[in-house]
Amino acid sequence: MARGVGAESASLRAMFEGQTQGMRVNYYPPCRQQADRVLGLAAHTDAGGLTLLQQKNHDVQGLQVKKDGRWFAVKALEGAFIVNVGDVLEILSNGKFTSVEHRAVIHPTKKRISVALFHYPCQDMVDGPLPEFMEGDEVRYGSTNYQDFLKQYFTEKLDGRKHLERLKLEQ
Ligand SMILES: O=C(O)CCC(=O)C(=O)O
Ligand SMILES: [Fe+2]
Repeated sequence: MARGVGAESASLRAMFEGQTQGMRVNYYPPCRQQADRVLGLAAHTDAGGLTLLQQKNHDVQGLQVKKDGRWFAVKALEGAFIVNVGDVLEILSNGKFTSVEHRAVIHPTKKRISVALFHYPCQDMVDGPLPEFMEGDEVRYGSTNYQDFLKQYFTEKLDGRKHLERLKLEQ
């Protein structure tokens, strides 16, 4: 990914190599009466590096991503992974990669199960743009201690990209 945007990959790789992965299994029961009035998972971004997402019941639509202010349904292919960029990757890359805002909706009659695998960076990192991604560009994000960033992420209500936008510097 780094090479794809013309950056050296070593520093980015060093942030994630040999680090922890976390798995979350989401179970969304059907909602017979009010499926269009509830959410399975509120709009959010994932905190870490890449997320690999696999959906078990691939015939049930659930995941949506936000683009240009509109929600788009993501079609899950059987056996395929959906790969999402998380907050840490957006910040380290100085915004070259975008942490995707997403949510999950509920089906009126069918249950849905998804499995998300999160790649976390080293725990003592400073979450700020890497020099490799800033050449010829201004610094777009402030740097925070990753532990402080996580604490804030997990204590606040899920609210789209709000916590990430707050870290952006005035341009
Ligand atoms: O169920 C889904 O498709 C989305 C799951 C998700 O976004 C998450 O676990 O962070
Ligand atoms: Fe997510």
